Amino acid sequence: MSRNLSLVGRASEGPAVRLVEVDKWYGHFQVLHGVSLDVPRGSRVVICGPSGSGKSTLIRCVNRLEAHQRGLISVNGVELTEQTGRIDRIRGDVGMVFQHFNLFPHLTVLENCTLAQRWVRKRPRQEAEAIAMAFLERVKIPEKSGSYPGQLSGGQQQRVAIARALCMNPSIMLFDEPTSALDPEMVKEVLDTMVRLADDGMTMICVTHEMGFARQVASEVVFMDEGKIIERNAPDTLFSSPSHERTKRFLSNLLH
Ligand SMILES: Nc1ncnc2c1ncn2[C@@H]1O[C@H](COP(=O)(O)OP(=O)(O)OP(=O)(O)O)[C@@H](O)[C@H]1O
Repeated sequence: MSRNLSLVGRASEGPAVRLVEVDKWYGHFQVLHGVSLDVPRGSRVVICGPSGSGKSTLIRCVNRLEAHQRGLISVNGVELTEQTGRIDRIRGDVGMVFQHFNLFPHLTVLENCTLAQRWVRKRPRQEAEAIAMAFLERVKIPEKSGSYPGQLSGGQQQRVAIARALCMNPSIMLFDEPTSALDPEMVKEVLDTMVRLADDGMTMICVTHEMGFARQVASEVVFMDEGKIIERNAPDTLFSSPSHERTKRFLSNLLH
């Protein structure tokens, strides 16, 4: 595999992502309460929990789409602060895939996958296109490189969004409910792509309620409620014997 296509996290000391006692407010509303979490390099952490429990906010804080107000967040050993230079560096290290794909509708699939490479990574067009095609092949959709997002199914658009993120060579991938906007028949193709990424050793934090996926790839499942991490464990342990009553109720609705 060439250097540009490497998916394995870069070497540095400590966990890929660390949160220590993180608090976040939206105005007067406290959305995260003392959240602490270590995500080791190469691990796959699945975050689940009821609507409004702060799952999206937590991962949006990791790539600084949202700012936290108290506590510490570090990515690859670099603390997230107000200093823009550091934040740019972190954005480059962290890829994000959203529920609603967020592709540019007026650009082709190939252009969607080369835009940030050219403007942020300053790669020449030919190199950016070669990298984009390699990742479109990896997500099994190279034949759509000339299509516009509106001509693709939801599952295909989400696979393009994953390829687009990978083109930036992130060492960590964040997924925010990547399958929840998809028709059921398209969920599998996206989950299969994510399973392959996990098999390649990518560090992943996934907000999802796809418990089959969690069981298959997660190193740890984290259960959140009301802005707190209520409990966390290996998927089989958490699913078979949740220790908290709220986790029990949530999982029994989800798994049955
Ligand atoms: N930009 C914002 N301004 C104010 N409040 C917000 C904002 N974003 C989220 N919230 C509130 O913060 C809380 C947590 O939202 P968040 O989206 O992180 O939860 P979630 O667990 O991801 O929910 P869901 O599963 O429904 O996506 C909710 O009460 C939400 O209404």
